[in-house]
Amino acid sequence: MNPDVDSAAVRARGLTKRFGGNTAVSEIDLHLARGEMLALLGPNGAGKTTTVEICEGFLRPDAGQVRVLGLDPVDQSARLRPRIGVMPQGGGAYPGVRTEEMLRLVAACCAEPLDPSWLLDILGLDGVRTTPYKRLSGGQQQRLSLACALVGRPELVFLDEPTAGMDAHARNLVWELMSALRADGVGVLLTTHLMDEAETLSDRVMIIDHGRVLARGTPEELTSGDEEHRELHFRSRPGLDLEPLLTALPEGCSALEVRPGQYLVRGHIDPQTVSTVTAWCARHGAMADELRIGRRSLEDVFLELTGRELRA
Ligand SMILES: Nc1ncnc2c1ncn2[C@@H]1O[C@H](COP(=O)(O)OP(=O)(O)OP(=O)(O)O)[C@@H](O)[C@H]1O
Repeated sequence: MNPDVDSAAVRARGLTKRFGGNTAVSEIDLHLARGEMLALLGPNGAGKTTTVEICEGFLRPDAGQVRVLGLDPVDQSARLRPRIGVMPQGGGAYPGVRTEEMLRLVAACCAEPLDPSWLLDILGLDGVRTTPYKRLSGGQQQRLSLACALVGRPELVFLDEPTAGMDAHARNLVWELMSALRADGVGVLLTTHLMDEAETLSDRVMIIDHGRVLARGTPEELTSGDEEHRELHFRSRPGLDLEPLLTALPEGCSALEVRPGQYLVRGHIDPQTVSTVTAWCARHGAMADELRIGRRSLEDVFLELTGRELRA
């Protein structure tokens, strides 16, 4: 593969990585175009970080091939490193280093760095320029880590749970920046546990578990369903008797009061089903408020594929 003509940001085939007897990643294929954002989703221990660390060149796969910007991330790391940005999980810096000092240190290693002052400003870190790393809040440490990943004008960034622990303001700010990066043609490989982050920002999503890919596609492709996979939501008086409704609904439908006064019908939702639900409400002298028919959310798809039990 000629690095100058390879248009992919990341191209991987059959990636496999074992730690002792544990297969963390098994035959994963991955393709990320330049200027595209791909979200890797999976429960704890699914193999997301291992996959990303292979692409970053920090781990060598036991089997499979990976090219990042057309280069082998381990054997050609010296050529690759200046062209990528890495924001690892949990950041990491010398505890005594000050915010601006840290960013300038990283910038000094880059050929054509962005202006550190500008980056600190747009990431809302202007007021903590001289604060030591250990005194920054978790969200500020995350933003500094993001600034360090971006200061070298990377063609591709790896963001491992970039908004974990951030408040809503900081998260929105980072989301805007991530969208701007993508619009500027920067490839983004994102790992996240936040379904709304993946659904709103990414072009494509890959759901992995036990080291294997369970599903891939655009958020729309993964969440759009036929009539069998729609949901009907409405609000009404709490405690309505669902038994007669269940009997009247087509086979395979479920009806739940998910919270007091909030009802959810799942299954075959067609005009007849809607009419059955509203007739049932009328029989109870109840109003079906805020009646809404929609697709499954990405979270529903994720939980369906990976199960609902808590992982260690
Ligand atoms: N350096 C390592 N040595 C041994 N086992 C490891 C190592 N790194 C990861 N693993 C194991 O590989 C599996 C996948 O871990 P990985 O960190 O890739 O998952 P993840 O999807 O990123 O999880 P999380 O969402 O919790 O960050 C887990 O079983 C983990 O315990």
